[in-house]
Amino acid sequence: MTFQRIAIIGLGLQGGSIGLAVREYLPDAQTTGYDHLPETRARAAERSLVDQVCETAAEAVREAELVIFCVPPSAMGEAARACADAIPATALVSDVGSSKQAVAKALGEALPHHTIIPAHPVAGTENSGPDAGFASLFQNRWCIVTPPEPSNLLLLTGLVEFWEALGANVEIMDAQHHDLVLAVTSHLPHLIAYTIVGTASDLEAVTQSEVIKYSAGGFRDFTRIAASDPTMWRDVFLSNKDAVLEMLQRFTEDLTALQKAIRVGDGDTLFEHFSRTRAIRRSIIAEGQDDARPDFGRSDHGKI
Ligand SMILES: NC(=O)c1ccc[n+]([C@@H]2O[C@H](COP(=O)([O-])OP(=O)(O)OC[C@H]3O[C@@H](n4cnc5c(N)ncnc54)[C@H](O)[C@@H]3O)[C@@H](O)[C@H]2O)c1
Ligand SMILES: O=C(O)C(=O)C[C@]1(C(=O)O)C=C[C@@H](O)C=C1
Repeated sequence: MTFQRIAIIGLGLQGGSIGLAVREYLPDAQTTGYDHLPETRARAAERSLVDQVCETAAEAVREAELVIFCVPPSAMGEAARACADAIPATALVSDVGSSKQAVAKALGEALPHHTIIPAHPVAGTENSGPDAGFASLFQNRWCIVTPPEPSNLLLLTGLVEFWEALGANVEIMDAQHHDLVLAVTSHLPHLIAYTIVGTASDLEAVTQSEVIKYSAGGFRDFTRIAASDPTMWRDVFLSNKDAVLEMLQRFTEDLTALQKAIRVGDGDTLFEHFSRTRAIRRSIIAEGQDDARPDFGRSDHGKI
């Protein structure tokens, strides 16, 4: 099935990008949108992120066939409760949250009588808010859909086709597995970036101005990631706590092994490790999975 009326709750980077992408790639569909911040609603209207910016969430969802919650993980339950009575019984409810088990639970509790199929576009930038969105964000990026068992096949197919129309490659995955995989590929890298940028600026022997001045190299890539939205990332770590702590434990053990290799002058271990990681990077590029994002909406090309 093709969704013709799509409601987007939360008009920041994700919600705005979905609205713009629908206009570009699904021009026959109608979009409505709501954000709890009046200034964001005003900016969303100026940028025409959706066809109609509504004054209440209930108004936005009233005629929707697909409702997508694009708010921070901790706000999912509250945002869903605010419009629960207005969402048509036949509508499919989805979201774009970066962690899946906790968000699915929150949405399920808020909307016990609706069909919910969570999703996570693995596509983003360090920018947030109504000015951050752009239509090509999802082009050639993964979107992981985590349907509960059992799921309505017609609605699941509709959601997969929706994300494919926006340019994403869709993968179906169990929510628990999603949270484990993303803990290591997305959440841990952000924690490392937040840590290293904080550590560098805390060092008494290195001044703040030196950190800025000499951040043209590898450190600059970390500063891009460490500029990501504090609310969202606080929520990601708290909502995917178990998987992140497990991956952090593994990371700490591996870091300690490299620390020891440096201390004892074990060059072979260092060389082997760096060769292995270089091959991983090169295989990502060879598979065409590198970044398809345009300059627009980004402060630089740094990636880790
Ligand atoms: N930023 C990324 O790289 C990225 C990538 C994939 C998925 N996500 C997920 O997408 C979701 C949104 O992230 P984003 O980057 O678009 O954040 P954002 O800050 O750009 O946008 C979130 C918007 O939600 C609004 N909002 C908050 N609470 C609300 C409520 N109760 N009702 C209505 N609106 C509310 C905020 O005002 C804001 O405009 C998060 O769950 C995040 O985990 C983010
Ligand atoms: O490239 C970035 O700026 C991102 O952080 C995007 C990124 C990621 O880690 O890959 C961040 C969070 C998501 O939920 C999905 C994508």
